[in-house]
Amino acid sequence: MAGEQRLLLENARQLVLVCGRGEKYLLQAGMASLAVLQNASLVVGQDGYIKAVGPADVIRNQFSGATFERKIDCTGKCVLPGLVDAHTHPVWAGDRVHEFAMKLAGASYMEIHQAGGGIHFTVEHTRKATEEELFNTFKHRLERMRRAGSTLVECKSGYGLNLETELKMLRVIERAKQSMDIGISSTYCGAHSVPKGKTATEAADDIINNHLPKLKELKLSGEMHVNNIDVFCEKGVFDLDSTRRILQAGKDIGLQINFHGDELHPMKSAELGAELGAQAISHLEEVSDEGIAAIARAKCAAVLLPTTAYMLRLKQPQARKMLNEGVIVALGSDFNPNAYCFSMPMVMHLACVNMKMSMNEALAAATINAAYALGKSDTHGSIEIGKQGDLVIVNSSRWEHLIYQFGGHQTLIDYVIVKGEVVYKNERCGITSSY
Ligand SMILES: N=CN[C@@H](CCC(=O)O)C(=O)O
Ligand SMILES: [Zn+2]
Repeated sequence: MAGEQRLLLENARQLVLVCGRGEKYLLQAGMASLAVLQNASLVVGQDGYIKAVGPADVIRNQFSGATFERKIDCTGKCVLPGLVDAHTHPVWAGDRVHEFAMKLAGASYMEIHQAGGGIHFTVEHTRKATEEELFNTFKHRLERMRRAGSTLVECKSGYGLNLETELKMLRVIERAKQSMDIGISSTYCGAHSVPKGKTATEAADDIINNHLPKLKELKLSGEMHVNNIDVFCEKGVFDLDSTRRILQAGKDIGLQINFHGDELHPMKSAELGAELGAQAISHLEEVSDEGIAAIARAKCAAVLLPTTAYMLRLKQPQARKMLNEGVIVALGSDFNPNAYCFSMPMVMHLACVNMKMSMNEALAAATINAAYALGKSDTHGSIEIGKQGDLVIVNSSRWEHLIYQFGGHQTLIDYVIVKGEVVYKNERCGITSSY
């Protein structure tokens, strides 16, 4: 093949496709054994999409007449699809390191929340912050996520609760979507907490009558393209009935349902999500057996968040039972002021150790299944011809080192690539060493 291509990755020791037959998601058996090529190469075209992937000698012959804007020698290294982080709260002001100390001393998440801290603390600071301040910290956080291998990230609003601040957060997310080389799926999460002075019913009414119509108007005018709607369905936050009303109203204006459920108490959130046709539900530490069966049937992804269960010392979500029952299991970092972790490699490690997933399962959950949770597995989450050229190059002999070396991703990751463009190159690149 002749002509100019954007990128050639040559001679990778392992090239982890994850899947190769256009699967939208992987279930238990598919997750257990991933598609991996040895001594392989890959080509990304000028449009940023993958043009070819296969054995190094085959690709060399196929592209003998082509030129490349950039070639990277991957000898001895592994290439993986860009990681997908299916759940983050990355736009906020005011950290909560003091609450971390309180939690270590024995306070629970809900005790702090009910005393006016937690989400309320972050709301107070986020309301006061300027759009510019929020954008600058958000941008920095996205860069840190990217350095840890994430190339597609779900980003929620939810620290405004009033229309003005929710819109401010969503504008910040929209600006990053337009200006940064990272995939973003944006989520309106105005029902993240019941604002002080309102009941859950009043807050739900405000969202349905004021917030959502404004989002619809901004969508029609082309100013803002929000992808998902979220509610924190939890005892003392939004009950099942308010959750149902908000999610249905969001769905009615074209948003994908992707919400927090069954985290601290069994709420029948999973059953509700299945009934409403939710794309994904996050947390599920307290999901019922019926809820697991319902989301398996409904093909609603379970986004499990190992950092939260670890940080708050919660019961671990039943990943094994979910996998056995045919649930589409995905992973997210849940980056937020309560769980300050940007790193999907660390999330995968925690999922393996604490939720008893295998490394293959964790990688599938952090790539193709996380992309499915965002409705983006047609273009993201695996290395296949026609998908976006989002890739991670790891300097190790086997890809599993990315999970095995807990906290080692900063040294292991050589390059992060989005649409065939290098968006991060490790300073240490070029120095040969074996890890
Ligand atoms: N549980 C609700 N929301 C977040 C926490 C947000 C916060 O505490 O600021 C979560 O997913 O863990
Ligand atoms: Zn969350």
